[in-house]
Amino acid sequence: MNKKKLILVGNGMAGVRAIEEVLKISKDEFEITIFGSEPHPNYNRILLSKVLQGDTKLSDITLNDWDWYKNNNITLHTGETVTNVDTENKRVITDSGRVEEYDELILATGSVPFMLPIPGAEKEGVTAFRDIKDTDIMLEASQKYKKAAVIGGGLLGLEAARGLLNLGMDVTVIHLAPFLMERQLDPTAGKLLQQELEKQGMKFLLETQTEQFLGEERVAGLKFKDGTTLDADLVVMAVGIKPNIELAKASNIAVNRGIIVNDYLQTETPHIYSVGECAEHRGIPYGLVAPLYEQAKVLASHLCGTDTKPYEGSVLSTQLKVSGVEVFSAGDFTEDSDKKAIKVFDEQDGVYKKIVLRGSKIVGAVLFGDSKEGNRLFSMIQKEADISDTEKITILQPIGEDAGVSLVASMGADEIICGCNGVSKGTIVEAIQGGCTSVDEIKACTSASRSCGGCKGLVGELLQHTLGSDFDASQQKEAICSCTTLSRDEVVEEIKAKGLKHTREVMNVLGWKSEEGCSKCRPALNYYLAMINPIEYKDERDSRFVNERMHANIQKDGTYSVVPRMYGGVTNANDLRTIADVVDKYEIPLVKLTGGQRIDLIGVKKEDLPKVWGDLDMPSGFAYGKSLRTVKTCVGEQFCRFGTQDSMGLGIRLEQKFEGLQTPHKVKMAVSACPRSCAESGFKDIGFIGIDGGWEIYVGGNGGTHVRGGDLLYKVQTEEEVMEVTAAYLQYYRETANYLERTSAWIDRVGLAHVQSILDDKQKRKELTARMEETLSVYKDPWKEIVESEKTTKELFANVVMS
Ligand SMILES: Cc1cc2nc3c(=O)[nH]c(=O)nc-3n(C[C@H](O)[C@H](O)[C@H](O)COP(=O)(O)OP(=O)(O)OC[C@H]3O[C@@H](n4cnc5c(N)ncnc54)[C@H](O)[C@@H]3O)c2cc1C
Ligand SMILES: NC(=O)c1ccc[n+]([C@@H]2O[C@H](COP(=O)([O-])OP(=O)(O)OC[C@H]3O[C@@H](n4cnc5c(N)ncnc54)[C@H](O)[C@@H]3O)[C@@H](O)[C@H]2O)c1
Ligand code: SF4
Ligand code: FES
Repeated sequence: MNKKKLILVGNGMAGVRAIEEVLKISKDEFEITIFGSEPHPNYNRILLSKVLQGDTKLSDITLNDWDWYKNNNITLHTGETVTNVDTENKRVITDSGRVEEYDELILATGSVPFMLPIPGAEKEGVTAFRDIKDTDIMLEASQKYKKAAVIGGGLLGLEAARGLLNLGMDVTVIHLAPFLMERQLDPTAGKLLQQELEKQGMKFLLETQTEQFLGEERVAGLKFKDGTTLDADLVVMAVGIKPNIELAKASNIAVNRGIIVNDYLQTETPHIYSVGECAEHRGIPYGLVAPLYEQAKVLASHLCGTDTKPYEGSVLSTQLKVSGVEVFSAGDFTEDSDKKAIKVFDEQDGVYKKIVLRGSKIVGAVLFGDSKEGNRLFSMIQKEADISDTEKITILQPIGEDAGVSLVASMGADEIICGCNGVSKGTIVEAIQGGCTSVDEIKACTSASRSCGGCKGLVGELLQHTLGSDFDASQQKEAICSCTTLSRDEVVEEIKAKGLKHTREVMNVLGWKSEEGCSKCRPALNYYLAMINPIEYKDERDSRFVNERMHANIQKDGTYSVVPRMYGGVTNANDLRTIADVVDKYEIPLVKLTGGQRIDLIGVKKEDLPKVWGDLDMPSGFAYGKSLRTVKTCVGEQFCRFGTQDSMGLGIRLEQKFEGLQTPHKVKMAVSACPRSCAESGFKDIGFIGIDGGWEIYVGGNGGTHVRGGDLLYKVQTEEEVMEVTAAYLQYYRETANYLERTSAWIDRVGLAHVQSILDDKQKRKELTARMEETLSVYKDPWKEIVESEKTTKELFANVVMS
């Protein structure tokens, strides 16, 4: 039988999902051809925000790689735009002149960003935020420029602004409405959101209309309607999107705001369908993936002739992807004479919750500061659940926590866990009972967590809850990079089992897809190999990131910064004199105190590095490394009247013991001699607080982008116990964390109780400390090693003459 020819125009999230759904029903019914204007295989557009915010790499957001198309016999034409559909002869024509016939055609051309039609919008440095190209423009601009303006305080604008802040830019959001995200929030939630984002460093100009882009070739600023101006060397326009109907219009396919479709996604032209943001269903073009994926499913069933319910429209829910901010909104949350709201507002903790009822039916909700109940409320809204008077009172209380059970445990089987993909708790439980044992396997099996990733935590909890004692946190599988399908744990196990000794050997033996590996796996393998074989493994310098290769942090202008070790933040006149002499001799332009209580010499020329290290004759402070950075201390009992312990003494001892230790990511410690915690022990990877008769040990704290207070691991009595617990804890982190996973993320993933159960086991603790001792026994100061080795100096610093 001849296969029917199915053409998809638009290689994006909705169109390719429709093809995936078709393939699930029938692998052989169609000969499939896909055209995409972008030069990439289908990628997760949603995660561009996470790429900009530094949480994900561009290389990690591919949804369907080139092999997927090949393996499914799909002909893919990337970088090729369909310019016309000849509906009479049933063929499409592309910008390269290609002509292809179809039996069935899907238009999934997505949206185009709305660009304000005001003078100067074409200037260099003005960009939308829609695709990889736009993301690259922003990433590049942040390297050279400082001031960014984002026009539009909606979901996209705020996620862009957070990303640009993370990239070190000074960011102002210009917004037309009197409060942020006015399409998703009410004024109270909008204002709370603004306050939170202001705390994070974002600036806002509300009720402000942009009238002109200033500057010559490149944008230099904005002029507003009230005559005021703002300097900006990068402007991101995020003022909404419009369905991309250009092709449909040019081909006489009926359009309104979007391409008009019925409940089976059929356009008004026979054999032509439309799905995704370009489609207008019952007057609505949707702009979030959940409804688009529902459409894709119905379309696929219809195309394959299987029974399907019609697509009848969707209720929407949204969540902002900005770390440290919990915002949720769903359904119709506006208040009018027809609807009534119940609100809870805890001003002290910044938590605001509102549900909106029509009669006794729940139709909308807004949550700020605590969105854990979002899924439950969304399910109720979708069902227009009827709630009684008693339920009204408790509806905004977290049911799970009050009853002492986890939230997932309290959810019903039909409640949705993954909003983007419409996956219920029941479906995930079935997948787990069918053999899935990790979040990644559940993703592959049910699509839950495959889009925005916001439900990953809940999926993990459900996994833990369903598997009970069979759950193994360390077994959560995620491939370490796109060069392999193996997870970190599998790679580590294989290295141990096969006795692999070099990164190339690992790649070769474990069947890496790319011979050279990539910038993600090479440093990771180098770390895992050293962690497993601390004595024999010879560090592969070329596999390291530039700062670690050079043992100094590269600066914007190509010079380096040098931070000598200063144990416990304590120094003396001799060391300060030496530093001063080095600064003079090498004309180092800036000397700066760091937050970790040390001295940073900034602006050292590359060729001066070994000479500066030699003259300083101080150990490396590893300010560049994935290793122990600093141990910050307060003055403690020797000088402070509140001190109950010797914080400086313990800090120095810890730093001397663990200096140079290679860890999956940087590790910072702090020691305070009383609960006032002047050294900020609560926000360090490991923090120690002196109490009467001992020490409290806090772990998993972080004061960076993802602020997290430390969890109390143990209270101990002696310094010896502090040293032992620290060694065992750090070694367990070294052995089980993913490379580049901070302790804060690791502890969230594996759980504090799990780590405590390992350290409580005397035998395991002993083994961990023994492996730590072995690792520490081979440490050599890298600066000294380089200075003493003419060969390494030559390799790293060609043309340097040591004198
Ligand atoms: C930064 C960002 C963050 C987002 N975050 C979220 C989120 O958290 N949650 C959420 O639900 N949604 C989010 N969205 C929206 C979500 O990404 C979109 O709803 C989704 O990608 C739409 O899918 P689509 O297939 O309709 O369109 P697209 O993904 O845009 O795909 C359309 C594709 O068709 C191509 N194309 C267009 N015309 C032609 C032609 N004539 N010939 C060939 N190819 C053509 C385009 O180049 C494009 O690649 C976000 C969007 C962005 C930009
Ligand atoms: N987390 C998420 O779910 C997420 C994240 C990013 C993007 N998206 C989706 O991507 C699409 C685009 O997002 P968006 O935020 O651009 O669209 P949007 O329409 O939701 O918001 C645009 C915002 O820009 C403001 N605005 C309009 N004109 C303006 C002007 N001249 N000056 C200043 N402000 C102006 C509007 O008041 C509005 O709040 C939407 O469909 C959105 O749902 C979703
Ligand atoms: S933490 Fe306590 S002991 Fe240390 S300096 Fe502060 S007040 Fe003094
Ligand atoms: S909620 Fe977005 S991927 Fe699950």
